Amino acid sequence: MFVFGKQDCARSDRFSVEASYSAFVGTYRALMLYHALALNTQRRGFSELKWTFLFAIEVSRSGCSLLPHYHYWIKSKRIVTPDGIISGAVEVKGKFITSVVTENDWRGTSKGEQVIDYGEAVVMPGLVDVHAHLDDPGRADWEGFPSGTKAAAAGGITTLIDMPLNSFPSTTSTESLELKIKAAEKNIYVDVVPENAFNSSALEALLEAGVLGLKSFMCPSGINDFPMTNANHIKEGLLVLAKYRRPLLVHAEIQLDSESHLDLNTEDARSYSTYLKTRPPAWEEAAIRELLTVTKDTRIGGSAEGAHLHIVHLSDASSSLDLIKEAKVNGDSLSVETCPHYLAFTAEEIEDGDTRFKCAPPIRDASNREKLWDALMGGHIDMLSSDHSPTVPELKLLSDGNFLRAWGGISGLQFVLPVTWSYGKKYGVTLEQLALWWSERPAKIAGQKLKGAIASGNFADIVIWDPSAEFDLTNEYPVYIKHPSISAYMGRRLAGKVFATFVGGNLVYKEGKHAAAACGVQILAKNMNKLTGLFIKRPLYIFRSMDYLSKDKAKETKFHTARRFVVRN
Ligand SMILES: NC(=O)NC(NC(N)=O)C(=O)[O-]
Ligand SMILES: [Zn+2]
Ligand SMILES: [Zn+2]
Repeated sequence: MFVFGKQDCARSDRFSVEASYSAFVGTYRALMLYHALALNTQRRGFSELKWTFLFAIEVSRSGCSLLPHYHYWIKSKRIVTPDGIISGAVEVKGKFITSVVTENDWRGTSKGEQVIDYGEAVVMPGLVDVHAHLDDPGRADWEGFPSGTKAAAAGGITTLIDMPLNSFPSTTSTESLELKIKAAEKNIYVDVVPENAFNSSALEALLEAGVLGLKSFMCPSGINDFPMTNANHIKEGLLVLAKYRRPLLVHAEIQLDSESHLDLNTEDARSYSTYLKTRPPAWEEAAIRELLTVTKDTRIGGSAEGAHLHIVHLSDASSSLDLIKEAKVNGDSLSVETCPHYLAFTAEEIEDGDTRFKCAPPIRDASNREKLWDALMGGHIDMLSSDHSPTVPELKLLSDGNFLRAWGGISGLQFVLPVTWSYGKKYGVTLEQLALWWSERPAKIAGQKLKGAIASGNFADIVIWDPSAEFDLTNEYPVYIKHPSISAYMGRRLAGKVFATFVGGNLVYKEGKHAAAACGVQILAKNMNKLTGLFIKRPLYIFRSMDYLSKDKAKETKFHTARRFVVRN
């Protein structure tokens, strides 16, 4: 077990590291083979048409894509780019975007190039979900890589960071990382990240093995082999992370004895308000207050300069958020996410016994939800994540309805885009904001410079969707998560239908159909060069601070591309 500093005897402490698995192992292989073929044919004076033909054969054999074209254009009247929404076309060659042009500048196609015209449908960068639990290996009956990444693809998510828990074992060592890598091989339809360690050398070993970040809990995680950390451990951990310039993701709740005032024997365990009382906002506030005693080390000139701390799934939009704002102003390298379920639902509407809505921290009241929207729209919450944390229906205790004993976690990976859009409409959410919260900023946290924006040179990770298409999440709706019955979103009417999802140029999902093969590439720091096919001289930095993304500067920085992104150090 990894212990930062002295072990607090009351708490056994552990860090989790998040490695970045990326999508599409098979795609990568197919492309390499194609590149080899292309090189040969080029030498022999073959035309692009013939390359395209060879590529088509290879792609249809590999089953990685529903579209057997090497060189194609995606046309639309609404392409969300870092420079605004344009009517035009995105050129894709192999796994990269090679140009983005407005309608006026488009010269049409030459021989061998294909055009897919999506008309009015929105073309947006694929979503990067920085927080999902796919539970593989060990608890694949809860979700697993195949169904989880199929659901991601169907929801327009092209890269996801897989949490080091609730797989079994938790990803806490290079050995367990190997198990995770094996489990994901040929089983992922989108990109992923995991990790954890027992001591500082194990932590470093994991970072050396290529994990792209760490994760820790400041309260019990509900998973026995994933114990919690306190601020001392986090302080030590940040020092190690600073060397690698990788982030720490923290579940910020500290167990206070507030529930000791509650007599859980007399309270109704089926009542949502009972559960709410057991995890008050003060838990989040206390954790964040402690965290901020160490995030000051991440400031320029601080002992942990280069490390970055990211607070996951913020629910309390009052005191906790005020503390975060203040720390950002002070120069701490700090960012925060919230999740669609906190933006969509309110405590008032959760019926007693409906444990589909149980998660931690809990969904709070309507006034808190309003404040969360204000903070998101105002630039104080940096990004969104799914925190997809499913289990088997038996552990959700759906028939019993006991909120105190049911598994905590919302299941909704496939629906995050339509949920954000549907519930955000009344607040005036724009397509550019969706791209910022779901793609651009998460790509930076994940250290993915060539993802998160529709820009020339980036991976062709793209979602095509129709914001006006409405649908009902009935039992007939094609849902790919393993246990739709536990999803809090079932039964809702949503707007924003995903038509197609491209990952690295492969059409992996189209209108209810997935590519035959799971061709996801696992992204680890050590294989990022392979992934891009480029030689990256400098390590992939995370940005030093996200404070420049706050309200004042949001406008000017809103559309800076992954390419133009420079680390402030
Ligand atoms: N073990 C978990 O997956 N926990 C998760 N559960 C939630 N959010 O209810 C989490 O992210 O904390
Ligand atoms: Zn959590
Ligand atoms: Zn989580």
